[in-house]
Amino acid sequence: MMSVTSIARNKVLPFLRKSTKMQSTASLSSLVKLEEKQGYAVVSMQKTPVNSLSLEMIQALSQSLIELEKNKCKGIILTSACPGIFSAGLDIREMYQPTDDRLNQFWSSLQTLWLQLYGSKMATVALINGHAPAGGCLLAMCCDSRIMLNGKSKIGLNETKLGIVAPSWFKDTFVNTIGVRQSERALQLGSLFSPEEALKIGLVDKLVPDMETATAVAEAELKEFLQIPGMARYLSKMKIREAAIKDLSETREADLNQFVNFAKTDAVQKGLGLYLQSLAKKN
Ligand SMILES: CC/C=C\C/C=C\CCC/C=C/CC(=O)SCCNC(=O)CCNC(=O)[C@H](O)C(C)(C)COP(=O)(O)OP(=O)(O)OC[C@H]1O[C@@H](n2cnc3c(N)ncnc32)[C@H](O)[C@@H]1OP(=O)(O)O
Repeated sequence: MMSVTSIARNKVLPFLRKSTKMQSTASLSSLVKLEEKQGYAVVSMQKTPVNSLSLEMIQALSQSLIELEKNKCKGIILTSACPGIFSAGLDIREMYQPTDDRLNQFWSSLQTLWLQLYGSKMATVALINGHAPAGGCLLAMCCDSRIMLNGKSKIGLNETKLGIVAPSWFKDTFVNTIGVRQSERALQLGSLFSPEEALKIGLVDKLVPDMETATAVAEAELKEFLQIPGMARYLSKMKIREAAIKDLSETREADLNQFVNFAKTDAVQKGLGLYLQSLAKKN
């Protein structure tokens, strides 16, 4: 098996682990690109046009983290290869008129990805090079540090604008990042923040003016984290995150049932249908 450190610089890593529920190697590797750098990896989401988090995309990200951790990778920069978009969040089509089996797999895979990334032993930096609504914001918040490209992009948990509710573990991640009061307000309003606003409330840590600077700043940020003794850094991170992680780990089944039942209600289905129409009308 190839290791992250043994492959040629910038070469795309294949996905090697097999699982009955997982998608094929070829389809997964087309969604996420892994590039080896010196002592860390760049994980680029490349599901055009907007990196929506479909079941396959979520599994591809999960698989990437499994491979990287197995290969003793110490840190990652999570970013996007789609111009202007970090991730549009959960693929709304997964929740609209779904089959029960697919909806179950979808949510369960998302729970797994969150547990992996939020609790990762690796140092993780999100390079948010575009819009990051809802699930896109969640992915970024799972990282240890967030660098955002300044400009017109927006970031936040906008679920209520779609008539849906961010689950408890989204809320916990938000509260751990920006605090209770800001979260309470922003969750209700479904606020999407400009990069300047996001910096002000601590949703992102640094702004960069262009991609060239962004890459350099993200690398420097990751190196700062990696200079700290790994176990001390990881256990300190867990002091903040372990309660939320324990909570979801112990209530996965109930959370899944709650999601499935909620998603299938007429009101939610109607709202999602209208939202999809409004996205399609734009074009
Ligand atoms: C009690 C509670 C218990 C349980 C909870 C239960 C359930 C709730 C939990 C659900 C949690 C959800 C979290 C989410 O992530 S929901 C998704 C939220 N995402 C959004 O609102 C983003 C929507 N998209 C946009 O705003 C724009 O697309 C964006 C700004 C990202 C990019 O704009 P741009 O102009 O560049 O592109 P568009 O032309 O809009 O889009 C291009 C095509 O992509 C399609 N698209 C966009 N976003 C999504 C998406 N999230 N899912 C699926 N498809 C998406 C869009 O329709 C266009 O398609 P085509 O028209 O080209 O076919």
